[in-house]
Amino acid sequence: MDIQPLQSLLAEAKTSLEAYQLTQADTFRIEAQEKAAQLARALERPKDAILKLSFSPVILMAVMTAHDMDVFPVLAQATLPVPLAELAAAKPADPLLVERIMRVLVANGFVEEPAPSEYLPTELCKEMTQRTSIGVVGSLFHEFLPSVQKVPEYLQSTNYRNPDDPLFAPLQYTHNIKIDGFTWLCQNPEALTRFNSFMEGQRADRPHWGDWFPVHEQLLDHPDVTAEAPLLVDLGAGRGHDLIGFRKRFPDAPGKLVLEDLSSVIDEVRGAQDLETASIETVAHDFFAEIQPVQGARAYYFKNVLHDWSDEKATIIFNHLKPAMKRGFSKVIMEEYILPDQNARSLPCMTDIAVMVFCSGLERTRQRWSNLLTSVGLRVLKFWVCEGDGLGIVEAELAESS
Ligand SMILES: C[S@@+](CC[C@H](N)C(=O)[O-])C[C@H]1O[C@@H](n2cnc3c(N)ncnc32)[C@H](O)[C@@H]1O
Repeated sequence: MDIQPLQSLLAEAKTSLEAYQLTQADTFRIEAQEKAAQLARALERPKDAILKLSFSPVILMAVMTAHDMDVFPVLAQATLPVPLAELAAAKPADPLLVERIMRVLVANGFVEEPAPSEYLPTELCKEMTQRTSIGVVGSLFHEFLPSVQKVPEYLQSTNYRNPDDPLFAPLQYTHNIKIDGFTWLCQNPEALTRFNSFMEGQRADRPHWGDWFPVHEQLLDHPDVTAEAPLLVDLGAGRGHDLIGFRKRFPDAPGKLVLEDLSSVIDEVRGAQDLETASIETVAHDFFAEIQPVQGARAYYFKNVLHDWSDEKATIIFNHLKPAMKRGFSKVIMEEYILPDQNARSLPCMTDIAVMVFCSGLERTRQRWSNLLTSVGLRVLKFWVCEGDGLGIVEAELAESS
């Protein structure tokens, strides 16, 4: 193994780390992490890398099982090492089985083992006691993984056509169903709860758009923004976490905040979230079936929604939205990944495949966003990019001639 390139990667990681220490800018933390990952990859023998990759579903299974056996809440409290017998008693479960699962967790940084069969929590272990992270693991494991496994077979059956039909994505192929993924979730209350927690949690530690998008300049500072008028309508809002975050950051912003989603999601949200305190109204709205009921809002906000749908389906969503928009005033704000033309990072790429599996959706580059919006009579005002590795914002309005 040639050590010199490894030394260079190490030096680059160190430089990024020092820059992060100085500036606290997330970009440098990510850079340091990527260099460290490249270094770890370069140190690994290719055969071992392939072997570990092929075994990696086992890690997710072990985390899921440990959650089911209540290992994480018991351990997360501990300040002294917890013996195996105590962990096994939580369920109770067979101590030998728990020991085997714990080995996988220790080897993957979820737990420390300071003495044989005694365990201490790490940050990952504590994270696995959070409702939202439990939702991420649970939803991906139960609702996505079975269909991910079927993708090669599904694609073979379609002669490798890019999936664009939400009624025939790998999910439908796997479960032999004829309904779209969201309707399927609505018929499975446990899956819906897991999915909504997944949505709430998947980017919970990333900046809220209100922290980096110039909300005052782009939205609030306009004479037609008034207390009586709708300010922000969140379409496909899920649990409403983005609206609640908006209200926290702009408590005096005039105008109504409206949460829209399918009616069964609205019912689930009412049980899970305190929307009244944040003065958020709820409206059941199916954006494929009806014209947007809230007229003339300053902004119609979509987060992680349009990536669920092909251009053909997104066109229907926009055609149902446009009649409600006030020309020269209403904006469409889409918080989504804006894929770079080259060297996209791992998380956006995996999300791209996850939406393909679930609903034949796709993440889009700037060019694809522009093509889509132009084709439906909208005009891109600006692509906004957040510092770090999170979502961007596509800001658009009605085009002159539409
Ligand atoms: C990927 S989730 C995004 C949720 C939320 N915006 C977020 O980022 O956390 C997509 C949302 O679109 C909603 N949705 C799906 N089909 C819909 C439809 N036909 N009309 C309205 N909402 C729909 C789903 O119920 C779900 O809450």
